Amino acid sequence: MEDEPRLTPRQEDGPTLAEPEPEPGPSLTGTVLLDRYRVNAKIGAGGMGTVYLGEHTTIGKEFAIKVLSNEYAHRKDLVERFLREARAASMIRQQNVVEITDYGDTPEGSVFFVMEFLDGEDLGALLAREQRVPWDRVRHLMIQVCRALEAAHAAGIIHRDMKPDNCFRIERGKDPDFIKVLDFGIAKIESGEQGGKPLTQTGMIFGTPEYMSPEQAQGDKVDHRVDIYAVGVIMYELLCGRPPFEGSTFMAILTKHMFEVPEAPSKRAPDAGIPPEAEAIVLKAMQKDRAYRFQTMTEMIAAIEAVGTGAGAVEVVQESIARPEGGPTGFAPHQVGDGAAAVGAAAVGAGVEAAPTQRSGRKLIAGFAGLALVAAVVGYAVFGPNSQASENSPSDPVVVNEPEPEPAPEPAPEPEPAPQPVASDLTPVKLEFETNVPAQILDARDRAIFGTSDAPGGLEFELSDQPVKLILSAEGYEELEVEVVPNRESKRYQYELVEISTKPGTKPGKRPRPRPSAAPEPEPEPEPEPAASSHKLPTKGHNDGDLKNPFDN
Ligand SMILES: Nc1ncnc2c1ncn2[C@@H]1O[C@H](COP(=O)(O)OP(=O)(O)OP(=O)(O)O)[C@@H](O)[C@H]1O
Repeated sequence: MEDEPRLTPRQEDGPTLAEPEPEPGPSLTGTVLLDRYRVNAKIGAGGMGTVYLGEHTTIGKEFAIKVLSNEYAHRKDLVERFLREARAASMIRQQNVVEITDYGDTPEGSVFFVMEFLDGEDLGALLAREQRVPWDRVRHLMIQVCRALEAAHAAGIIHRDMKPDNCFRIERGKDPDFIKVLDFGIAKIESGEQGGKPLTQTGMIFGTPEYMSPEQAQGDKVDHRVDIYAVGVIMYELLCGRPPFEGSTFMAILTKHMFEVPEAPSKRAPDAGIPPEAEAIVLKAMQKDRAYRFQTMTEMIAAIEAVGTGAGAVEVVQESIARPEGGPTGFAPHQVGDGAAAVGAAAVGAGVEAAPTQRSGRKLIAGFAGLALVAAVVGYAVFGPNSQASENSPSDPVVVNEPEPEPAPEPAPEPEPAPQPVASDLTPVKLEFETNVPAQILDARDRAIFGTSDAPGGLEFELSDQPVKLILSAEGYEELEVEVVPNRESKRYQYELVEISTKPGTKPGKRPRPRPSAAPEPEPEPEPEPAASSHKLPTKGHNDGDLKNPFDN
């Protein structure tokens, strides 16, 4: 039986336990939902809502309660997407998948679902603390992740947003590394229909760029092998300490997923003692052509289990990833797909890489960047008159028309300029940040990194009148929370960070990660624009379901 969880929101630095933080703003804390779940404390917040620690009023058992933000409660599509997370997870029923047990409406008219409370940390936090993880431990962690996904795939569910932050490590019995996979918020239910409506549309770009397969990056039709690719990336990151492909823009990262061969883990981390068989597993899972990857999670589990048994390494196909001088039409959509041996190339000009070691991780722009990449690479007018993208607001999920088959590419003699997406409300703008010390610019909601203040030319944001809350962070300086309004090109913001001489808990080299607790209290803001409160919604999912009851299996 699982150990009784303690009342302990997690902290950024790991599974250290602490009293719940006081919660800023309106809160559900203290209320009782469905006459049976008392909301005790806020655990953390994500793009769509807030997760609370709750307790069943009769039996006293603790639960995590995820509540959709009130501001999205009137959006039917977002309510559906939110409940789809509950439905997808509850359909799987496997011990390594977070258990969802109930759902309902809040007194304010929003929705919530109830899940098992996980007292532990996600693998992002583990990595941030340990820097990298030895193979034996990776093996144990990843077999469980694979088993969770094996069960999901068997139930016809593709996760599509696998990353360390969605793999939770808890203590169960004698196992301190028991895994729970969560966040099925953009899962695709492959049965194809829920309530008569198809749940997904092809041509959508979503996910988190560091873990995104080439076919996802180009908006191609995806299948369960995107999860296999993402698990390969997670394994790579755990073993080496950093993901294989990084960049300061989504475009840069996605382009690498499509066109760059990952550096061998043993080369990236020569002193990590990575067994050659483990390295082959990582590289096989990450093959550009999904036909060369493990075809099922079951196969991948078998390969992981076989490491060290003398079974030999799995085969990794040397893919030909040409980068001819050709223009943007040099990439044909069918080239990353079943049986395609060569990945075409393109002059994907956009996406300046200012600081290749940073994690971008911001899903809001991922949709746009991926879209732009599709536009640039595939060379289609993705914002044509029939495109839904042209009608959507900037905060809507980005939907592009599915690319039509294109003839195989000929290396073009003359490089062509990449076509520019034309939808004005999806145009990126650059904001410049002038700070007294080089600072990281983080998303205040989840601490995902936008870039650094010294990025040449500034940082790219999606054009919008809505303020975006940011945190400026520099080693040895107080964090500064500010708001910017990316409503026009080349705005410049100046900030002064205040030095701290002795700040306990500041760890050199620690990577910012989404953290469970609330953002720091806002400090006085030098932001010149008028403040506003709304946050934008990450574009990692879309309205593609018609879910009323997540437990109506
Ligand atoms: N069942 C759970 N038990 C304990 N903590 C949880 C549970 N589910 C989520 N959390 C934590 O609550 C916080 C917010 O979770 P949530 O899923 O809303 O955000 P996210 O995954 O960071 O964002 P997004 O939904 O935009 O991907 C995260 O730190 C997450 O680890």
